[in-house]
Amino acid sequence: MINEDIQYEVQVKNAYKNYGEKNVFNGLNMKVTSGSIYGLLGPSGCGKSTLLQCILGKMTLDSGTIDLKTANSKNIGYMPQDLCLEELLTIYETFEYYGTLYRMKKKNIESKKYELQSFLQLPSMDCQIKNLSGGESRRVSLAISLLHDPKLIILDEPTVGIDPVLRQKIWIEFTKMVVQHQKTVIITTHYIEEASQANRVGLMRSGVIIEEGSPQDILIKSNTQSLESAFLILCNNQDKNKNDTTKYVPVKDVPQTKKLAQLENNIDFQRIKALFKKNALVSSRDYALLFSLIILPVLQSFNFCLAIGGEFKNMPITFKNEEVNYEFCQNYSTKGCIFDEDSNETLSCVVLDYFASLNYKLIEVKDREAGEMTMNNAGNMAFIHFQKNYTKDLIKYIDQKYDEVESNTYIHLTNENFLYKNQIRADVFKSFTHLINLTLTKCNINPKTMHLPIEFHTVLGHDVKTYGNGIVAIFIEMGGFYFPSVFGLSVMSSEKMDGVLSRSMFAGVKLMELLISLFCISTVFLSVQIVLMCFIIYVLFVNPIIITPVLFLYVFVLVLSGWMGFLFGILTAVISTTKLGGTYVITGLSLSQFLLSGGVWPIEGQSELLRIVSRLTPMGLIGSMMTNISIKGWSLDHPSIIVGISTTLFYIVVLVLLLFVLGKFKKHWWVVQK
Ligand SMILES: Nc1ncnc2c1ncn2[C@@H]1O[C@H](COP(=O)(O)OP(=O)(O)OP(=O)(O)O)[C@@H](O)[C@H]1O
Repeated sequence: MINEDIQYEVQVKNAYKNYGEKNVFNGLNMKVTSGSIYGLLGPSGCGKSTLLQCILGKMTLDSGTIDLKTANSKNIGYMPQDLCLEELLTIYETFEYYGTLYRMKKKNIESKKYELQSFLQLPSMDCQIKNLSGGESRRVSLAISLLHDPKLIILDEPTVGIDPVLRQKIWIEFTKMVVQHQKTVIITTHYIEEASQANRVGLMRSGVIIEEGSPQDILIKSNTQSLESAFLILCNNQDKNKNDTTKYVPVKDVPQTKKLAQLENNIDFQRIKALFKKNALVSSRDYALLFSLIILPVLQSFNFCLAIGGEFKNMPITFKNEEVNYEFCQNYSTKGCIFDEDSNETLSCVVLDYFASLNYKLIEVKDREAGEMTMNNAGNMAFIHFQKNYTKDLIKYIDQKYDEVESNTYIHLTNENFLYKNQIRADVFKSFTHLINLTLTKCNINPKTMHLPIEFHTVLGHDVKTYGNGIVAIFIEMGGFYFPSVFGLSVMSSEKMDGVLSRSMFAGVKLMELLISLFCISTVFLSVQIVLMCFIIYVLFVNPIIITPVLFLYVFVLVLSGWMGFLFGILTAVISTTKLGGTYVITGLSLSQFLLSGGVWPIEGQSELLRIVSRLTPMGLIGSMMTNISIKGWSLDHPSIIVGISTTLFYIVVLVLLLFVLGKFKKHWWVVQK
């Protein structure tokens, strides 16, 4: 007989759902009476959690309908099977966060806190969730689902890991809630016997509810003493009458489930504030993240300034001077003019003295053969051989009697490192210039007469003295892009993979609100990072920068780069299926960008096609803009700065649009439903 007066809180009719070729529901029907406890039982993997998620609207049916009496998600409390809580928050902060999302007043949160703490025997409210035992954290999760006093409470295995005494207490409390406050509770559990305290149980197997009714009715019907035995009997009966329910059934009907109304559809400042507070607390307690965002940029700045672009010092150079031995050279100084009759100079000593002053480590060898052998020694960069007539021949050369010059100075260089070789070559030429300047000045002859008729004038970047000075802006830009992308990836991946976002969204959070809150925190970290890096690089290590009124442009493009990095990190988190996968993508792409950006080797040295790509990478584009602003003093009146800023803004718009489209059409990429 059908009782027309029964009010159903949840009614599932003829539900079908497939995961690929696998039918999880095969025409499933379920009725949950208002003001009752419904125990959903079934073997592991039969689809209980999937059914709860379909009831909550987190997943859709392929066919069939689900009617909910409760129209608003505000009136539903849900405890997922996984924890889905921020492990770095304390219990109280978690209460505060969800309480704020549910628009509870502070004093309500306080009173609920005491009530739930005593009912669920929660540990101290100041404990961080990560320090709780498995059972304790599940009780906190249960408390969160009851916090806002919902009418319909849906709990996925709430009593796992909880001792029998407390389990009993929880069931008594549920019964009280149902009787005194007309709540409806749906519970899945593996402890079949505890479900005997429910008003109604549903036994789920092979995609259908094989029996539904009060525990007493089921026991009577199966003529047995325990629900467990009843379940076994019902399973056997189902197997006997099997009409191959496990076979894949393609779905024809369109689902008709009514969507639960969300708390509000508008962006809400209160929720953004709650998200900001929660994520700021979590980030400030995540020491690995703090290390990456604050300490690492500082360390890298020191590393850069101390390690990149300096002159190579203390490089060993062997030599053989056939004119005199080195001891003689150490006390040597030039006396008069080399063209004087009585001149007795040893100019090889001037060259050696000059090399010593440039911080080369000079090592004398016994002969030329031994010197050439030293080229095989690890670390030995050059061997210089001065012939016996070095000074005499040099004087003839300076006197422009080129035909009479009989011997050369031999310099053997190692080619293992191009930069070492270039430095030694440049220093050899410098030593020669020094020698000529010194000797001709002593003879009252203008040294310019011996020099090539070329003069070099530096027009821009007077203060750039080392290679590092020239690429420092690219290095800062690299940090400006990379570290915010690490933040975006790390925080968004945790929200997504740990199910925190899924739980927050059920409490009303919108993706846009989460992004705004993360964007604000990222900007705070970015500002700290910029200040620290610029202080170390430009103040402590005095790298050159032109202080002009348009220097704000430098900071502006750096901030744009940070925002781009942040959006890129978020995008990577959205499209990645694991946290580690996302980390590989960010690190790999950032490294590639750095290689192409001109920070390792100038872009001009690349092939023509690659040059186009390199100039368009964020690090290449913004790095070169920052170099031009800081070293050449370019401002907005320079076309390349306008093009650079416009392209950067274009990238940011593209990233925002991409995220928007993914948020609209690929929501399941953002949120792993738990
Ligand atoms: N996203 C998914 N893609 C493919 N298959 C899935 C997915 N989620 C669940 N399944 C499969 O659907 C079936 C039902 O899963 P569900 O988690 O609903 O079972 P359950 O009854 O809650 O299990 P348990 O009691 O162990 O938690 C399982 O066989 C599972 O492997």
